Amino acid sequence: MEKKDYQYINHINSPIDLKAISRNELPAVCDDLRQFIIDEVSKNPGHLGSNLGVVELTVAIHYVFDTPHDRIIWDVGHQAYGHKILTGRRDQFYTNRQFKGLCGFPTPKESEYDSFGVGHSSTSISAALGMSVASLLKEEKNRNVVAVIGDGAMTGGLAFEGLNNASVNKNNLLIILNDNQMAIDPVQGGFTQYLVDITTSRTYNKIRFRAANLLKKMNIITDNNIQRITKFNNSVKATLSNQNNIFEGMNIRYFGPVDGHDVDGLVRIMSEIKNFKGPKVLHVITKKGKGYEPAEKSATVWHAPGKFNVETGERNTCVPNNPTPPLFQDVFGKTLLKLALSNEKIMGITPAMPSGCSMTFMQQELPDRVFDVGIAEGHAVTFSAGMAKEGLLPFCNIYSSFMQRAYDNVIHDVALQNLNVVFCLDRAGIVGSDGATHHGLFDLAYMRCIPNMTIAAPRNEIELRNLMYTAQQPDMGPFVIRYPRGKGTIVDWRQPMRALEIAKGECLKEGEDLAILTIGTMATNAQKAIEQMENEWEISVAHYDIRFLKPIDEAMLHEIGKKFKQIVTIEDGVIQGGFGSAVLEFMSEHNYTPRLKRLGIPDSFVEHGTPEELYNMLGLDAEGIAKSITDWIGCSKNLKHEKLKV
Ligand SMILES: Cc1ncc(C[n+]2csc(CCOP(=O)(O)OP(=O)(O)O)c2C)c(N)n1
Ligand SMILES: CC(=O)[C@@H](O)[C@H](O)COP(=O)(O)O
Ligand SMILES: [Mg+2]
Repeated sequence: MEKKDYQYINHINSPIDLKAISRNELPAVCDDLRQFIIDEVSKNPGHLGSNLGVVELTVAIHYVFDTPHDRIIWDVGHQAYGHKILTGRRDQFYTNRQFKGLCGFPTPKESEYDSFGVGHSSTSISAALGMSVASLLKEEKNRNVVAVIGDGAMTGGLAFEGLNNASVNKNNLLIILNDNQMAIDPVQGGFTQYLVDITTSRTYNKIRFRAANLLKKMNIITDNNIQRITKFNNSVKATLSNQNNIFEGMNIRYFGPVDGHDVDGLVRIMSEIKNFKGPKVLHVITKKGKGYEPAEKSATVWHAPGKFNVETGERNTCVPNNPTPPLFQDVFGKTLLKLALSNEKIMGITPAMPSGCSMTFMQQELPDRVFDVGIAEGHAVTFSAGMAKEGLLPFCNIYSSFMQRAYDNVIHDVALQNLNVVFCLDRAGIVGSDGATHHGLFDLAYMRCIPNMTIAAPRNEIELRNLMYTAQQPDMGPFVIRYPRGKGTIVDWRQPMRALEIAKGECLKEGEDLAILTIGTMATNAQKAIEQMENEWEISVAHYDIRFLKPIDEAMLHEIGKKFKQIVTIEDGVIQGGFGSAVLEFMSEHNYTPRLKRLGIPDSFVEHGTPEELYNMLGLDAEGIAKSITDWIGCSKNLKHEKLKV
């Protein structure tokens, strides 16, 4: 890594001591940090816009608060690069999001400065509240707890659950609301409108603020009468402004909005309010991508831009470790639009990921039939259920790992009522650099046990289109289609679509000695492994694509159970309760007694890296599959061409 001399970001392998730097040098610290982040992310892809937007906020927080004693929880955590760089990880930062390198999100395993593990949105207030209440119960006198949450994350219901509870629990939580009017795409919903319209006048806030300090000094305001003062505040505010502030309406003191790029102003207000008792919100206004013009101009694209040229702002969208635009997503988006144009019942639902899942094609052509509901997966599912109850056909696209947030909504609001909702689980399987919080590895297991569900996984883009076409047939009930990021394999995918027979798999290759059963895109790796095995050994391998996990192709499994004594299942999902478990259960319940090996994700979390590195580590690439199988059936390397002991 070439070493530029960033005057202030030059601390080696230790946290920078910001308090040793004079306050009037903090803007220069921010300049250095901002440039360091731009330079690093230009070479090593990651999240850019959100990190540039919180540079001043990050410096001010670490200047005012005594971290790691004071706890800082970054909501989602995609904006915590500055936090990591300032807290001793400057020199490893070039490994960010890489295999065995730094995680792209705060994680306590990595540093004591990372107070809580994040990655999924809207958790910071709840977690911080828990820590603040704990601190008071443990009678820790001087521990501050701070939640930094974006306006996008605030559209998640969990954030409001935390707010609601903060207002009644004894705590001294500080919530810093980073308002940049962006999620990945523009933020949607009434709350963001509220933030825009918030009528708190600066004048009112200054008067109230100075009065509070004066009354505190005169010992008129004490902790136990603060509630009454806050209520008094609210009545004053209510008369001064034509609406009550939602936070103060819940007895959470509100400060702001303040300029989130004025580091000195941020230091001043944080220093003044940090020791105020009770929950408080500091509303800061920032610009996503601040300080780098291409990112300021196009915040969605520069949320995670891939590699780019710092001088020209030109993004490299086709270099090896920055994959070309994911093809499965293009096929989903274009097929959804095609189906919607001929079926007026089809609606598109996305919880704040229209660009990520490529619902943008339908959004542009049929804007009245696409709903970005905010970062609200549970609501997205139950909203879809309501639509389905009224005879519409929602295609609800949710990343597999984010769908975990809406599990009861699927059971209680969709499956129990057997409603026609098509769940498109994007990012299923290993996603890569986002790591453990984002891999879509649990959906086969967590969906399989729910009654009424149809669950399918396409092995390629043509299959994806046919499954989407099948799912829109009448009275299909809840239909799940799970597919990975990218994995483009078929160039001429625009074949005529056809309805597939439910619970019908496909034999891709006949064989005699061994049957390999795959689901979804694991078929590709299996096919390569079979070629390798058959070239190296005198072995005849059959390959079946099960296509439907539920209902499963029982006729096919009977045929396989009767014919084969060696069966291998392969899935890019957890082995516990997944596809292999379904086959194991079937064989046992029908008294077939094959040797059966399940290949998939073991009972542990998978960290970050490229998909190739991770599949290799897991033994799920072609070489790993071939080795696992030949070891299992007793081939030994030095006995080439030996007839297998079968
Ligand atoms: C449960 C969940 N859903 C969706 C996402 C994907 N996601 C990551 S960041 C983001 C937008 C966050 O917006 P905001 O909180 O305003 O932060 P900003 O990027 O503006 O700094 C989304 C939707 C996620 N991480 N977790
Ligand atoms: C931080 C976060 O959760 C999102 O930005 C996520 O990283 C998007 O993943 P994709 O890049 O696969 O859309
Ligand atoms: Mg935002």
